[in-house]
Amino acid sequence: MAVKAIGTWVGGFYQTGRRDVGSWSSGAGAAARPNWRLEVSRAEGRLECAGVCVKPVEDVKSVEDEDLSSACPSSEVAGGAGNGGAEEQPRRLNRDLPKPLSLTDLTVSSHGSNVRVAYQGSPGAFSEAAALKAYPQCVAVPCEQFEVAFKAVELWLVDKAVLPIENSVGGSIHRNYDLLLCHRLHIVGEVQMAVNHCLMALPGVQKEELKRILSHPQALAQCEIALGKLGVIRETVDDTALAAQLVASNGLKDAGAIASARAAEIYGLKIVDETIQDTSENITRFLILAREPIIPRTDRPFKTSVVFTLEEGPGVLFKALAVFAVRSINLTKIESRPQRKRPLRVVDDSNYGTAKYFDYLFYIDFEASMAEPRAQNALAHLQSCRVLIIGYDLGS
Ligand SMILES: O=C(O)C(=O)C[C@]1(C(=O)O)C=C[C@@H](O)C=C1
Repeated sequence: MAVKAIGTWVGGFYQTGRRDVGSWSSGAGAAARPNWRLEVSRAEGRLECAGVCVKPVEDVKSVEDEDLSSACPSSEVAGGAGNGGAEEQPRRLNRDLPKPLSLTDLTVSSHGSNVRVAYQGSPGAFSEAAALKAYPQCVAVPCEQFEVAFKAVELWLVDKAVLPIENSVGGSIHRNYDLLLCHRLHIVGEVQMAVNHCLMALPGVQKEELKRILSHPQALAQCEIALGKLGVIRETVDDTALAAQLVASNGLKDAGAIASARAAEIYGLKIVDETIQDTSENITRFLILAREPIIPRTDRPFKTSVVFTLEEGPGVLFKALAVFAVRSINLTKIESRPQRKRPLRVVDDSNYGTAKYFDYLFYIDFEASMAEPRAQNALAHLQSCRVLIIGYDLGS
């Protein structure tokens, strides 16, 4: 096969096998939400990641407030019971001592209690709902940008990240495709979620009074028809919940926000229209990312993700995809992105001299586990087409 490939990256992840679609609910995990978010700052071109705590200072008890005498009874300081003929007092040695860890403390339950999950956006964002759908008892940790969520996992600040990768109306979230290659995280699962957009405004403001609408670019793209009818100015912000927060905290009477019903509740806005997305079935697929890969199995449905490049030439992509087709492996997604490090390829063209072509990375999701010989053979076949494997993720 006249195929020359430059790189392949493989990720395997468990698939539920059913159409796993849910919508926002303020589940048990909502109570565990922290009142802080991860922020990123760019200092001298470096990306810094830090947990910023905004817990009220009144919660911090000063040492002077403590009753030190009760914390350290004089009888114990002076030698304890039986000292100096005083009447024996029951000793309270266990008081205030740290409780030893038990096996239960070490167990992270299957529904995700104790798990800290990063998502991009503010509390009330759809991504927070996706994190809670993936791990209902988790502590969902808001991050300002996708990069911060990636870094937070890498730096052990959180255990997992749940990030959007594509939407049934708006298409792929290219940034996350690119970031997957810049970070050493593994795809360990996915969650799909129905996204119902609400139009909200300050209480007392009517829909007709709105001159501009704030939201995440994906949300604006998913509500194109409704926005066209309203004839408003669109303003993009980092996430849908932030849009609601900005309208509320700045008292913007001429502005509305597109966000979740949960965001309206959190930020005290009134919903002026519901389900305003272009199609009622508006589904976003989120990837679950972790530091460790999952171990591929054959007893339940698995998906595997690969990324590779191909040499210029007729039919090269056709031949690469044939390695899956001949083994009846179903492809669920194909995405191409320009190669950032090598965006152009120069080739000889006898008629017109030197020609320049854009150079692409191809991302493919297929329905098979790397524990299955047909998947191993398909990738071996892809390599024989001079596709080079640069990463290999065999899930947990
Ligand atoms: O802004 C939010 O609420 C998000 O969670 C982000 C996001 C996205 O990036 O696609 C998630 C789901 C919806 O598709 C719209 C926006």
